[in-house]
Amino acid sequence: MAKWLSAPCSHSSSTTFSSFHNESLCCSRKLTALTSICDFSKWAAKNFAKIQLRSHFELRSSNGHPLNAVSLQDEGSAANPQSEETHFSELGQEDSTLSITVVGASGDLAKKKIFPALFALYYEDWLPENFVVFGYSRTKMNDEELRNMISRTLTCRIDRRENCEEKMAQFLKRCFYHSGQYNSEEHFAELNCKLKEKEGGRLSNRLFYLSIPPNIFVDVVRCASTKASSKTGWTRVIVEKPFGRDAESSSELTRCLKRYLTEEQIFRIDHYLGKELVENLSVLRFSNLVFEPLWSRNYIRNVQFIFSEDFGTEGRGGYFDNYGIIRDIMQNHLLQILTLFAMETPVSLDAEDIRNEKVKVLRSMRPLQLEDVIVGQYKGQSKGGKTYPGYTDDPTVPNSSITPTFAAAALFINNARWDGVPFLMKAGKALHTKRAEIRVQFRHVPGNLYKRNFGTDLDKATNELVLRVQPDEAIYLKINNKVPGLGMRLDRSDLNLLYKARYTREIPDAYERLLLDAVEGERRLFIRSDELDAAWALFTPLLKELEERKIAPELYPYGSRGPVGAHYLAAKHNVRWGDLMGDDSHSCHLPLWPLLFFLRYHTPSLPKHTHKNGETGENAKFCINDNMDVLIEILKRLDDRSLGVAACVCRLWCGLTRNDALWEHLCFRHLSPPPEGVRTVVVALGGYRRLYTVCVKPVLSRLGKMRVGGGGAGGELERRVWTRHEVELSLSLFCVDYYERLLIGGGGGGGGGGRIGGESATPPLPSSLMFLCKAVNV
Ligand SMILES: NC(=O)C1=CN([C@@H]2O[C@H](COP(=O)(O)OP(=O)(O)OC[C@H]3O[C@@H](n4cnc5c(N)ncnc54)[C@H](OP(=O)(O)O)[C@@H]3O)[C@@H](O)[C@H]2O)C=CC1
Ligand SMILES: O=C1O[C@H](COP(=O)(O)O)[C@@H](O)[C@H](O)[C@H]1O
Repeated sequence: MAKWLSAPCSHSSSTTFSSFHNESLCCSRKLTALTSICDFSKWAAKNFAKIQLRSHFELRSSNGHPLNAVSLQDEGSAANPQSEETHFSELGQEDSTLSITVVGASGDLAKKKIFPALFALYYEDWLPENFVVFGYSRTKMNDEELRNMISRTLTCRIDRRENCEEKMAQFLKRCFYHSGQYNSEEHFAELNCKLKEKEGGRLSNRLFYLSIPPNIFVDVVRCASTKASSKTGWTRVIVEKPFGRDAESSSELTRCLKRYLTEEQIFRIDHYLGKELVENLSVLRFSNLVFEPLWSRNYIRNVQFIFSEDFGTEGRGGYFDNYGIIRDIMQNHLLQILTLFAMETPVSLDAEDIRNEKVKVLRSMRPLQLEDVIVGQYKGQSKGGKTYPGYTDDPTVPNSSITPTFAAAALFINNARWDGVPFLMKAGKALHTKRAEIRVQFRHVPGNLYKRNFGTDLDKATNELVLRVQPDEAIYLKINNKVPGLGMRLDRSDLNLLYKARYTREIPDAYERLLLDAVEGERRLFIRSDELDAAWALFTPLLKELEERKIAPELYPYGSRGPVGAHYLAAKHNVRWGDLMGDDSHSCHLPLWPLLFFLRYHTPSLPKHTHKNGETGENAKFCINDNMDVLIEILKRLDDRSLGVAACVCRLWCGLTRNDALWEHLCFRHLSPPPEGVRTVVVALGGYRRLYTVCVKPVLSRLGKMRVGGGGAGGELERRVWTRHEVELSLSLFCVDYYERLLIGGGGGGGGGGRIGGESATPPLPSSLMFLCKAVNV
């Protein structure tokens, strides 16, 4: 802990603290309140008039600002809402100034995100008339050099390119630099002088953005608050994550920050909260009658939060190795989205009301258990003549590092709304794709009239709502519909709101929205300290256990779909990852049998796990054979060959793989709709296993080959939908096969005895009448 905060807050003198409180807190609080009220009343008056004029419905945010909601019918303004927006420059703020100081200006985040976001706000006229931007870091630079540095990363919005150069030059003229140490009050006092000079005696509002490593947060806050806070307006500080490494270090950080700042001055940023689709989550839920009534355990089977990046920790290995993917993505970004997803309806859109509800969700959650988490780490991979480095190939990462770059977890909310619903999270670096999405899988339709049209895999027929946060922002709902025509075939379709097709306007970067909110004092999208505590309380025991027990991550190749353990974890909770299933998927190709073997023979010791036979403690092992339901779920997803291999593993598996229900599933897995009322006949004639081996497989592969143009008998053939004729042919052949065996003297009557019986130790012989297949083909 002491290591984590290199400057524990006890370090600073109480004189400084009290002087700041005397000087800044008292005056600045009152003045902040006064100026905010004053600025806001002008702002609100203007906006309110405009909104009323346009007869739009009004949503108010926590500081009372209308949220500029527009009627859904108002297509014109949705396409170009900017024409009606009120911007800061219109607000007549000539008597006040805004100074934004980016601390750590020479760093990656500042260059990549913060300066470009500030420019975008300026470009769109969101910043007040009098503003300056200061860069502060140790690197020696003058104003001109800072301008050169940031000009390389500034881009113009696509819809108003014409005056871009001019706007950029104007923006850069407002950018200045001060070089200094992060723990030097003297250097911050110098910065204060420069700020004052630019402010020219006007009422000053100051925003500090801490874009620096966390071990210097407190130093900077101490120096900035004592030497460079505003004496006349507000002073706010945006703090970047990580907010500690665990519950203890996080609360220590909060305690230290609060020695110099009030909670209202601290803006803990989680940039995922600024993403358009995450903002839209609440709108979708609370302003559409069709969703909110379904938003509970009664209709939702599971919810998935998926984050993946198709690149590794390139360049950030040093930072990452100390944190890992759970702290980097799950404990903050994904958990924040989860709370917004699961919270009850807040009393209002006020920040405190929303954050109260989020905290309630977090406090209702079950702390994460080790058995509900799997971790992975990417390893090097050579593909198409290119070599991709493994995580530990990064020179800033120790060779023996077991820091997870991938994790999947199952979380549960123990409240009336969500009891028993698995909330699955999955986050990973160096995977096959870059995406972030929320997937809501609904329950099966009870007593579904169209059940027979779906095949035996009802999961594939359930509704799924997907909010694709990035890339290509979209909200789509998977539904079942009838294929047009005289028959009754059902199809899966998407009701799709693809943002780029619906809105011509570019979606602002999350940092733009969050910076603007901080300037406006809107706290809705920032994390309150009790929220942070509750989030850490959930993850800290797990993180400690992973580290203390040195749980080795499962290795996965760079660019792959991640460790197979994630599928096992999902299967354990009766869930299938939506991104790897059905239309979006390649699930047929998932190599599940290695997973089974892994689980059978190599499952690591899981501490404090209670074995089914009562054994507990260090040596208790998770054993797939004690979890028959999971085992069967996995077996159901295997192809025929893998089932054959699995049958050789042990008696239990051998018995399970003979289960006719598995073969029934395999026979009709790719059939839509499955044949009706054939079960009794098939069972009487020898069972599904025989049906599959003797008829289905040969018919499928022969006709499949013809149809697909000679393609091999691999997944391509297996995945295509069968036709009714193929099924009928298989069933007819099965009858022929039965009678042939009966006549030839196999001695098998109904019920599948003798040669015909499904339980025979010898594999079923192909019927001599299978030549019919060939005849049909000809
Ligand atoms: N980069 C990203 O994509 C993201 C970053 N973050 C967080 O934002 C913050 C800034 O990130 P990023 O810009 O990548 O960080 P950097 O490592 O680039 O650090 C920013 C600046 O801080 C100074 N600095 C770096 N290391 C030290 C040190 N040990 N002691 C004192 N000063 C140091 C350097 O400036 P100088 O030497 O000139 O003083 C550097 O330019 C971090 O807290 C990070 O966790 C969060 C989300 C994403
Ligand atoms: O906070 C972080 O987020 C980025 C991903 O952000 P995105 O907006 O590009 O999706 C991630 O790369 C980084 O590791 C993490 O610290």
